[in-house]
Amino acid sequence: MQRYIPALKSFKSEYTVVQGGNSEQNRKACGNSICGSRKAVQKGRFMDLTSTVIVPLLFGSLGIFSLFRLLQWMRMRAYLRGAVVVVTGATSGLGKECAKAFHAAGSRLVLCGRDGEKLKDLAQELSAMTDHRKNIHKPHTVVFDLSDTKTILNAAEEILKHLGHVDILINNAGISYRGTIVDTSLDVDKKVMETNYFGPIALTKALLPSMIKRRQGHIVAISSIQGKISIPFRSAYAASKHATQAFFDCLRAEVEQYDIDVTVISPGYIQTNLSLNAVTADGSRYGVMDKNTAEGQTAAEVAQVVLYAVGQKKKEVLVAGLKPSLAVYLRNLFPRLFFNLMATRAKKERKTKDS
Ligand SMILES: NC(=O)C1=CN([C@@H]2O[C@H](COP(=O)(O)OP(=O)(O)OC[C@H]3O[C@@H](n4cnc5c(N)ncnc54)[C@H](OP(=O)(O)O)[C@@H]3O)[C@@H](O)[C@H]2O)C=CC1
Ligand SMILES: CCCCCCCCCCCCCCCC(=O)OCC(=O)COP(=O)(O)O
Repeated sequence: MQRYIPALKSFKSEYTVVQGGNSEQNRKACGNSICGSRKAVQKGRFMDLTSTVIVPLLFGSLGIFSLFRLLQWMRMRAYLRGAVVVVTGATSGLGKECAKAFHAAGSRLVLCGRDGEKLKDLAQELSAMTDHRKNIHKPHTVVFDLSDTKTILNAAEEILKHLGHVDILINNAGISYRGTIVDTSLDVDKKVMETNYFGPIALTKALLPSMIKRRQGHIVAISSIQGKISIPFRSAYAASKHATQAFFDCLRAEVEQYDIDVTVISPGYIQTNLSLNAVTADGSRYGVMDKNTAEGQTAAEVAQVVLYAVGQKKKEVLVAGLKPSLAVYLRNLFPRLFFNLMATRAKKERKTKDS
């Protein structure tokens, strides 16, 4: 006698046909064959589901996603190509890399800084790199000091006179600080606030009316993770970055009605001269390349994030490793724990310094 399982007609090759039938061996074989055939049914159904639903769905979604990304990329290219982009602090570090990234994207650059020679060298370097089909615009250079309001206003006037308008302002320039609050003179606090906060907001205010008039513009603030959390021995710097975050958050809300975008970027450590150039409690230059800085992200990597964030008109972006990013959440969700950690950190750092 031949046992036959109709449901498995199409999977004949995968099940056992059992001849005869009552011996223990046959029962076992029969049991195995039924079990095997159930598995085969399930497998068959799964294969059917895979070929009729899952694979087309997967390829369809992949196609839609790729198309979406392509459209995003094309929109971003169109937005950046030919746009007048002002970059402060273009002589070094992140600003210099941003200048390279936006130049490569075809933007018309205005390079700002305190050192005219360095700016001219960069403008020349970028022009020499120019693939004329991509970017025919020679960068313009403007020299001013962010801690001197008068030079900022003159610079804004010069930029508008020379280029007519500004599409994207990248407030990047800044200095950091190292010191204990008790030893730091108020002049140092003021210097850091002037450079990192009052300077950038003065430039922003000087360029804003022309953006509002055109109902077009984009303002970017390079803040820091320290605009969201405060760590010991960085009081002036962290305060200036918290103020930056607050100001540009307010600005974003106020200028949305004029179609002006505001992007705040908060990086973690970047391999630049920031720690070398930091001011200390008595106003002198710190002059040390910190381990965290040396081991940070490269400025070129962060510049690509800035380019993408601007191109995608992101409102805010955190560019940091796991620990600093977690620290931001910790500060907001478990402040007590965060404050304890910072107090321990302060004691430890003091001990290392004293020993
Ligand atoms: N490096 C890091 O770990 C991080 C940096 N950031 C932020 O990135 C931004 C860029 O710093 P970064 O590239 O790292 O540091 P750098 O020291 O390499 O560059 C700072 C830039 O700011 C300019 N600058 C400083 N003071 C003034 C001033 N008074 N007037 C005009 N320009 C000035 C400098 O110009 P000059 O050549 O004339 O000195 C330089 O171009 C800063 O806002 C910083 O806070 C944020 C998070 C982490
Ligand atoms: C559940 C686990 C949580 C783990 C969180 C531990 C918290 C540890 C504290 C980490 C502190 C990170 C500080 C990051 C600071 C930073 O990235 O600053 C960027 C800068 O602006 C650098 O400027 P600086 O002058 O300070 O070099």
